[in-house]
Amino acid sequence: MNTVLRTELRDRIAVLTLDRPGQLNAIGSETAEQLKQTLADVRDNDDVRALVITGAGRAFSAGADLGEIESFTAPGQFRTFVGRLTEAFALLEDFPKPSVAAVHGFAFGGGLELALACDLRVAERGTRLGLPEMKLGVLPGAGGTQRLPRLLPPAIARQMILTGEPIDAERAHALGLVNELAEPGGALKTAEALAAKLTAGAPLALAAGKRLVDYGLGMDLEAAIAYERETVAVLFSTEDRAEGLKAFRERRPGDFRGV
Ligand SMILES: CCCCCCCCCCCCC/C=C/C(=O)SCCNC(=O)CCNC(=O)[C@H](O)C(C)(C)COP(=O)(O)OP(=O)(O)OC[C@H]1O[C@@H](n2cnc3c(N)ncnc32)[C@H](O)[C@@H]1OP(=O)(O)O
Repeated sequence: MNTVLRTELRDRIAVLTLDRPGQLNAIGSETAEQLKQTLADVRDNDDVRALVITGAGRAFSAGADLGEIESFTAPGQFRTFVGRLTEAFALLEDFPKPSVAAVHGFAFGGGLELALACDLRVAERGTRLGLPEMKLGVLPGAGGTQRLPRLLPPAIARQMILTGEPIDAERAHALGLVNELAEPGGALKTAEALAAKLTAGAPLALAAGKRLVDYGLGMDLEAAIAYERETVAVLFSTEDRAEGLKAFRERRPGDFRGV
């Protein structure tokens, strides 16, 4: 199998690089399978506290691999393909360690859908982010019609999906889809700096914080607050909670072990 997703571990961050620059990091079945395998590999690695996902070459990703899609001869192949992408992106979204997408050039279609499955997004000025599937006669099929309206004002998400027109990173940042803007060439460095802040957190609290925000958005407020209360009560009994207070008294960063 070709390596289409490279992984480097540095400073408690796993940097995943989409590595098909000749095809603008188009995302195919191989990419989905390698993303799933990489997540399985780093899940129980305590030396990895956060993920950064970036793209080699001049783009983050131009989307699902149109070459692979054009090779399909039966609708079932298409459904399997979309299933592979949606499964991989769901694993990333539910992953117990936070992820940051470092976006530059283009994040189109499945490429933007991958970035939407990350917890946070950094984009270089001038980057274009869009869901152009409407121009191909179809719709986003890897979560875009559902995740984008949860991250952008629904009217803006609707316009992007129905026109297939992208927005630039500056507007995406102003609207809250992009957490931090980077200067040209600076997306990865900015994303790693943001990820470094995440690695300072307590692993159990990071995982619980992701779940509370993600699941709570779909819950009744009263039930979600009860969920938050129970989660915090469990965290109170962890060694990391004791370490956090001890570190505060000793005026030093917490050394959290995930227990
Ligand atoms: C025919 C199939 C119909 C169905 C369509 C897809 C249905 C999908 C259903 C659901 C699947 C899961 C959900 C995701 C869906 C998608 O992501 S669909 C794809 C969405 N993306 C796009 O439509 C973007 C396509 N690319 C472009 O518009 C342009 O490449 C660009 C990004 C604007 C950059 O243009 P430019 O700088 O001029 O570079 P190019 O010369 O066009 O491209 C450079 C090389 O990269 C190859 N490439 C680009 N995009 C893809 C891609 N998505 N898949 C595969 N390869 C891609 C391009 O072919 C060039 O390669 P060479 O020709 O070998 O140089």
